[in-house]
Amino acid sequence: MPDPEPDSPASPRHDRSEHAVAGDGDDPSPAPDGARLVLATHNVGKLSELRDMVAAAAPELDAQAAVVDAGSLGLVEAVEDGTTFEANALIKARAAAAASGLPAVADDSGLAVDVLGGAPGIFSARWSGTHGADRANLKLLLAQLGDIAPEHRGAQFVCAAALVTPDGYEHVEHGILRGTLRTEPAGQGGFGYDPVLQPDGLDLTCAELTAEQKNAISHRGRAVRALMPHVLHVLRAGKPAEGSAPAGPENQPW
Ligand SMILES: O=P(O)(O)OP(=O)(O)OP(=O)(O)OC[C@H]1O[C@@H](n2cnc3c(O)ncnc32)[C@H](O)[C@@H]1O
Ligand SMILES: [Mg+2]
Repeated sequence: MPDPEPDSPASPRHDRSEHAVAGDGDDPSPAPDGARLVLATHNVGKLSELRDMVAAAAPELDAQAAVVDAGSLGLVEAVEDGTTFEANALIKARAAAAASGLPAVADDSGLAVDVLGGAPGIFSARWSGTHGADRANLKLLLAQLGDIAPEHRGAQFVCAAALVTPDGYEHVEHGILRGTLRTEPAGQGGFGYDPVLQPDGLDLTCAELTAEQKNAISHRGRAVRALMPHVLHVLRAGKPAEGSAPAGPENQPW
């Protein structure tokens, strides 16, 4: 792969120019008929993975009509001023649930590098200074680790996945994917730091895996699969049962 170039500001992955700042008083767009769940992300790479995960966990749900995303509803991007993945996931899910009136699932995630003490961590999306500049973020990270030997290049993807309903039910699950950082990017799939993280036990980077292979082992896959019973319970019951843990998959009509 050639030396990565900084992302264009007009990159479709993160076109933030269209979005107002959360809390600026804009009225939210009403959710379309049939919408049941909001995926509260503006990252198209994440969105694609989340859609696949929801569809796999709930094949009977008409995901096309029932699952909408924050961008398509015109929801503003929440200010991610939490200091943990969990806090930021909750901030995003709460904002989307309040603005749409629907249950919302958000993910906050990032790359935690051992030798950097867990950085970029919650700053992963803006490590180079520009939010969502994936290639610039990757290039900076590789330069910072230029002198680090292979045995010290351990790292992990981390994900907190949050479900928030408009009436205040909240649940968070976590997932990690451990691996080693390559010195050069490899692969065209995925997004973000995928071209440099080689999961433990594999000879490929995450960007060289199919979407299905990545989802099966990824931090996001693990967190979202753990969250899905809670999501399904909320969708089926209309709201979570008071004082009881969400039920596992049940044979109920949508
Ligand atoms: O907040 P939203 O709108 O969901 O989109 P975002 O891209 O800003 O998402 P985060 O705030 O959670 O930041 C996550 C960053 O961590 C990196 N990242 C997270 N998951 C990743 C994955 O599966 N593969 C590669 N990089 C990932 C990537 O740089 C992301 O931009
Ligand atoms: Mg973000």
